[in-house]
Amino acid sequence: MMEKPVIQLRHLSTGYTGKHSVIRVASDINASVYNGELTCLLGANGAGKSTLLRTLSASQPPLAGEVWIAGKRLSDYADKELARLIGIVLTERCEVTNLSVEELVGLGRSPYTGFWGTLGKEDKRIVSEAIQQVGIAGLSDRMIHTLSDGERQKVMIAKVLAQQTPVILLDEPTAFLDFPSKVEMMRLLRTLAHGLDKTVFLSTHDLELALQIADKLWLMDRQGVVVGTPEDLSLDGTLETFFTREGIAFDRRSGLFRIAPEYVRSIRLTGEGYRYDMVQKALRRYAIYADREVESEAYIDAGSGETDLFVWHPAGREPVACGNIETLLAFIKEK
Ligand SMILES: Nc1ncnc2c1ncn2[C@@H]1O[C@H](COP(=O)(O)OP(=O)(O)OP(=O)(O)O)[C@@H](O)[C@H]1O
Repeated sequence: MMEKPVIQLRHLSTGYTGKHSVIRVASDINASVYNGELTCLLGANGAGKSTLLRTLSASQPPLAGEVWIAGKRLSDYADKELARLIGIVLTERCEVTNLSVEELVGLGRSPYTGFWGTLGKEDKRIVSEAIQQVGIAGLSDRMIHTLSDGERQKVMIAKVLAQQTPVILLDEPTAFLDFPSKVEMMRLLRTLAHGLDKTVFLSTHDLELALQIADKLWLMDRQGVVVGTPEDLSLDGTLETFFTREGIAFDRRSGLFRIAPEYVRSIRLTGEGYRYDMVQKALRRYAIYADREVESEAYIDAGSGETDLFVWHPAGREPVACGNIETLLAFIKEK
């Protein structure tokens, strides 16, 4: 069954109106975002991701066209209604000082309590749950201005969770996070979409993560937007053309990108499993193609589970046993 789109962009053009000119960033976008899905917006620096997110959250007006949310024009919503419909985390550094983490996340409840409203018992429970969910329970009493960038980012996301809106828009929510936190955050956002049927739309430069976790990708450039599942966009070649540059190669088997090697040498590699793969990976970094299919007199034995030695067999000389890949590399590069 096809879901109904929650957000619809109809002939949407985004950009900025200056005193004497109009700067058009994106033109005539027609696309939809669905509930129950995590949608990731990808595109180069300056492609217009933040501009689009600000337009979708009514923080800036479209240059032309319309945004429809939950069956109604965005421009027809009253501010109060919007605050219960859309939660947004933008990248602008928040300037609040003199607020604790708990108080700032508590502001997420303001659509329900009034801005200076006191939090009831249920509000407090929701706030503390949001703080738990982003993994910063230990920071509840800390003042915002004493936090690291990543910690502050988590607080802003907790605030939007506490707002409990059906639509959540986030501009680069993973930007300042360490790798495990990036993965955690993406998984949390996906859980909100899949488990609570929310509409989650975020921009990111974490391509590898987005390719693995997003239900839908939006690929944005000056030509417009292409939308699809990561796998469909792999199969039809869109991903490959969108991201492949000199030095970046698309691996069709995994549907992921890697640094493209330019091999200058090849060596036969024997052995098995994880050890074989790791030797192959290390040599790729030195532009050496190593594989069991290569026909060369010199060869490397990566061993198997039973041995913990890597043996380098140079052509016409005695073999050298190495305890780790670092030592092995030293011998091979020596040649
Ligand atoms: N206030 C503004 N007035 C005029 N032009 C702007 C304004 N803000 C951004 N732009 C321009 O609009 C274009 C899109 O910017 P935007 O911030 O949306 O890109 P982005 O895809 O989010 O980039 P990044 O990945 O670097 O964050 C850029 O060329 C930028 O210079």
